[in-house]
Amino acid sequence: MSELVIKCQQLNKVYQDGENQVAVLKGVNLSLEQGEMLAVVGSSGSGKSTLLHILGTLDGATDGKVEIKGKQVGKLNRKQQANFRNENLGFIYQFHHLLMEFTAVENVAMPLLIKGLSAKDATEKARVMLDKVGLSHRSEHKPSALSGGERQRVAIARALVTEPALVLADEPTGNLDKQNAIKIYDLIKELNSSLKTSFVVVTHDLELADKLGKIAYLDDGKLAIKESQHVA
Ligand SMILES: Nc1ncnc2c1ncn2[C@@H]1O[C@H](COP(=O)(O)OP(=O)(O)OP(=O)(O)O)[C@@H](O)[C@H]1O
Repeated sequence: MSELVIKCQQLNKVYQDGENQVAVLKGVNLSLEQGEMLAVVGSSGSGKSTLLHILGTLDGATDGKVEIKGKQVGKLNRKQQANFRNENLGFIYQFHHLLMEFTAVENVAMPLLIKGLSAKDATEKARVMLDKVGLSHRSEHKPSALSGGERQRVAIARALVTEPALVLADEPTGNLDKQNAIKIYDLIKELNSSLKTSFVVVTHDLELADKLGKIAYLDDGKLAIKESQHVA
């Protein structure tokens, strides 16, 4: 039996907005096996980023259970959560958030240096990862000399270089044209199949969401999960 990388039960999130309470997630249940991919779609304000932040231990649920790789992450203190993130999670955002004064390979090596690897080992692993995203020829370039699609590939390499079990991506192609967006999704699928990394990807693009295998529709605080029609 496959290991569950995500198990959420009766997840609720209520924001206090001045005098008002805003219930964003209302009893969300979600299970994802290691190696599965999930797209999360829903209208603006439906709670997609909120869900992603809770899965990423960057925000807490109001109540309910969140297990990532069998660990109840809501019960960890902040330092333990930071360690848990470093060990198990990778993040990709709409804007690449690369360090502009560092080269591609230095950006990708950064999480490994933070984990305590030597500069030599970190650089070696970063080069291998850049090769996997098809950018070995651009490894010495700084982000300013890369295209939008290339920068996002570097960001993906940086998210994956620590070999996380789960990568959380918030509109990873929101800043790219359609052609580049499709290439990034194809790359995510390729990496998923070779590395068995699970991905949860928030997107507003149903056509791209359809490429990932499973789609979770967030509506009125509830999550409905469907298998994709076609996995291209
Ligand atoms: N810190 C906060 N305090 C109060 N309300 C918040 C807070 N963060 C988010 N919200 C509200 O919670 C709801 C869900 O926000 P969230 O960012 O998760 O939606 P989303 O589906 O990711 O939206 P979008 O597609 O526009 O990025 C929104 O109505 C938002 O205004």
